[in-house]
Parts: sequence; structure tokens; C-alpha cells
Amino acid sequence: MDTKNKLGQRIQNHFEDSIATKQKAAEVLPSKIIDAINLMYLALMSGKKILACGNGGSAADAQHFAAELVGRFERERRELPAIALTTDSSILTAIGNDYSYDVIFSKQVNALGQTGDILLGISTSGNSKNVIAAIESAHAKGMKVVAFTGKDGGKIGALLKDGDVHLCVPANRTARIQETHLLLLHCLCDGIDHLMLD
Ligand SMILES: O=C(CO)[C@@H](O)[C@H](O)[C@H](O)[C@H](O)COP(=O)(O)O
Ligand SMILES: [Zn+2]
Repeated sequence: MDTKNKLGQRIQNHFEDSIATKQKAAEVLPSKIIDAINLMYLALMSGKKILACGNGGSAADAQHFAAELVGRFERERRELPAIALTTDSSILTAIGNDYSYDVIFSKQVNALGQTGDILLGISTSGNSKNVIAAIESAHAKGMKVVAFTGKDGGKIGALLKDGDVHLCVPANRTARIQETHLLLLHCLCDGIDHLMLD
């Protein structure tokens, strides 16, 4: 096989694997997605806010979600309060430098979180220490947690409490889990808009 054909085959494999992962997720996750939509909707309608965090690609997802709540998704509606804890380089470098990278999100949850707010914690492995610490801080503040994970849900899966929502993508490959997390985020945005507008 020449290079062009090999690359073409790899690309085809990515598309097929991504589609298969989303099909599996569509079989197991919808009722939990509804739970997450209701949890976030009720919090937002009660004047509460959403804090979101994750590392790497999941940091981008946290920001993507906050942008669609504060700005808009597909339809016009009032601005909704959401903050990505991944964006302030001064806060992130100060806490990382003075304390530890493990507490870059939890200290922000301690500073900004209030009872009734929601934490969206995103980790494909379910094992990122800074997301785990953020969830622990959220619980201590009386916040509910929506966790996006993959694989076996990792330590985050075991940490969640009644009333939290765990959306664990049934896949092992980080890229596939991330691609499905983005779809889940858009389902949440659409569901919140639907409950507000229809
Ligand atoms: O986007 C990717 C890989 O596709 C990476 O940036 C990835 O997000 C990083 O390695 C993260 O640190 C992984 O953390 P996590 O998803 O296990 O919590
Ligand atoms: Zn990625």
C-alpha cells in the first residue's frame, strides 16, 4: 500500500471508530444525559452557576461549554452563568507554582463555588488529580457534580455521590472519549435551551 492509501485507511479507521463509539454511547447514556440537563437547568433557573474544569483537550471542552452558556448555543436566550476554571493564566500559574498543580481547580472551587452550584468535571481517564480535588471541594461546598469520564470511570466514578451524574463514555481511547464528550456537551446545551425556550 502506498503512503496515500495507508493514510486514507487510517482516516477511514478513525471515522469508523468514532461513529461506533458514538453509537455505543447513544445506547447507554441518554437517560443520564437527561439527568444532567435537568440538574443544570434547575440550578441555572435558581440563580446558581456552573463551574467547569479539565486538562488538555478537556480544558478546551470546559471553555467550549462555558462559551455556549454565557454566549449562546444555536438559539437566542438570556446569558447563563458558567465559568471555565482553565482560563486565568495568573491564577493557574500562581496556584501551580505556590501549592501544586493538583489544586489548581479545587482552590478556584473553594473561592467561587456556592451551595447549589454545579461542577462539570471532565477527565477521559477519570483519574486526573486536579479534577478529583475539584470534585471533593465541590462536595464540601454543597455543590452537585456532573462528571464526564471514559474507560472504567476511574477514581472519579467511585467518588461521586447520590444526586451527581456520571457520564462515562464506553471507550478506552482518549481521542474517542473526547470526541464523544463534545457531543455530550452539545446535548446539554440543546437540552437546557429546549427547557428554557420551548
Ligand atoms: O487532548 C488530548 C489527547 O487527545 C490531551 O491533551 C489530553 O487531554 C491530556 O493528556 C490530559 O492531561 C488527559 O487527562 P484526562 O483526560 O485523563 O483527565
Ligand atoms: Zn485530543
